[in-house]
Order: sequence, then structure tokens, then C-alpha cells
Amino acid sequence: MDDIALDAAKKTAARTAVDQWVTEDTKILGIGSGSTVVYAVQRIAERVWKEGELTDLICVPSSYQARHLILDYNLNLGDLDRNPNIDVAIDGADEVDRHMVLIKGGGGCLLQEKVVASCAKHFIVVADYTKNSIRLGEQWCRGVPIEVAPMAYVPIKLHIEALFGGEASLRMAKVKAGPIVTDNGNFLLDWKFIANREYDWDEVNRAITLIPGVLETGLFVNMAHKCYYGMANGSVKVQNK
Ligand SMILES: O=C(CO)[C@H](O)[C@H](O)COP(=O)(O)O
Repeated sequence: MDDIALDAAKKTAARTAVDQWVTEDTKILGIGSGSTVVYAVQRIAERVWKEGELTDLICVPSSYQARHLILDYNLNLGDLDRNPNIDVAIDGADEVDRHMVLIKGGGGCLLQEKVVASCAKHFIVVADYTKNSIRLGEQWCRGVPIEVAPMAYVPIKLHIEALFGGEASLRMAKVKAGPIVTDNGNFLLDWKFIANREYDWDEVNRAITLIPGVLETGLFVNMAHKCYYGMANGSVKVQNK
């Protein structure tokens, strides 16, 4: 499947989710990050600017990327100070398992994404079909992103490896020299867990979150309400909890 077909799948999933979940009753919308969410924002802008709907909708971003998208499409920009009760949040995912546990943070925005999702009554995931797995790690090979305080990344890495095996490595920037610095000024570890080991992701998430210096993990457990996958044949598959 080439990039054009994958993009088409992302677009169909995002547009379908927006049309099913964003209504005139939706006052506050959380906006996730990544390439699939761009199509969701485009569809919202189309409904606001071409169809004259949703004119009072306030969009709360989960990253600088999301903030810029909201501004670029001239939508109403909100924030959690003024809009802490979100009706619906729409976001992408790197992988989703059969229990709707997500890996997020491939784009490095997991901390704010998890905060925004946690403030939403309904958290809706949009993705192409390559994200839909039985088990985590089946298709996504880059591990679980973990946002950490810069001075603590080595002890955290050693702690995670001792607790759960695998290998956690510091995410390096591609253009800038040195590590990626997140929107919040932190570093990212990508923890490649042991494939084929049965992990209890809720327990793993709680244990990693308790390590001093960990800000957040990219494991989203019991958060997603529904996942929309754009399929290779042009249809949309909906996964429910
Ligand atoms: O978690 C994320 C960013 O931190 C993204 O939602 C995730 O990486 C999916 O991105 P894309 O829609 O580009 O596949």
C-alpha cells in the first residue's frame, strides 16, 4: 500500500469520525496531533466555512502542531484554563490493540494528548488500518514513547528495562543535533518492549508513571471510546470498547 492510499484511508476515517461525533451540541472539541488529525481539522473547517455550521465550536489543542492547525484554518482556539470540560476529543494513534489500548506519541505529543483526552467525555481515535492490531507491537515497531525529565532519562531507562525487559532509547532529532525536545521541554524514551510477552498494559502504565522523572507514557489504557479505521478498500471500520 503506497502513501497515497494510506492518506486516503486516514482521510476517510477522520472525516467519518468528525461527521458522526461533531454536532451542533458539541461546544468544546479536543484536537489531537499527527497526520490523520489534519484531515479531521480540514473537515471541521469545511463545515464551518463552507457549510455555515459549528460556528461557535471551540477547539482545544494538544500540541503546537494542533494549535497551528486550529489557527491556520481560522477556527476558535481554546485552552484548558477556560475550557476544561471537553465534549469530544479526536486524535490519531500509532497502534491500537484488541482491547483498545493505544500506543501514542510517535509524533512526540503524548503528554498534552493524554491530558486533553482525559478531559473529554468521548475520546475518538482516527487512523488508517495499519494501526489496527490484535496485540501491541504487531505492526508498530518503535516501542512505547515515554516523556521524561531530561536529567533523569538514564535512571528511568535502566528502571524500565529492569522492571519489564526490552530496551528504552533516547529519541534523537533528525535535523537538530542531539535529542528531541518535546513541546513541554522534556526528552522522550522509546521503550521497545519484548515482543510476544503478555504484558498487563494497565499495570505497566501505572508502574512506569510512578518512576520519578516520568511525565507521561504513550500507553492510553481505558481511554478510547471508539476507533475509526480507514480500510484499504475505502470503507471505515469502527472498533468499540
Ligand atoms: O500520538 C501521536 C502524536 O504524538 C499521533 O496521533 C500518532 O503518532 C499518529 O499519527 P499519524 O496520524 O500521523 O499516524
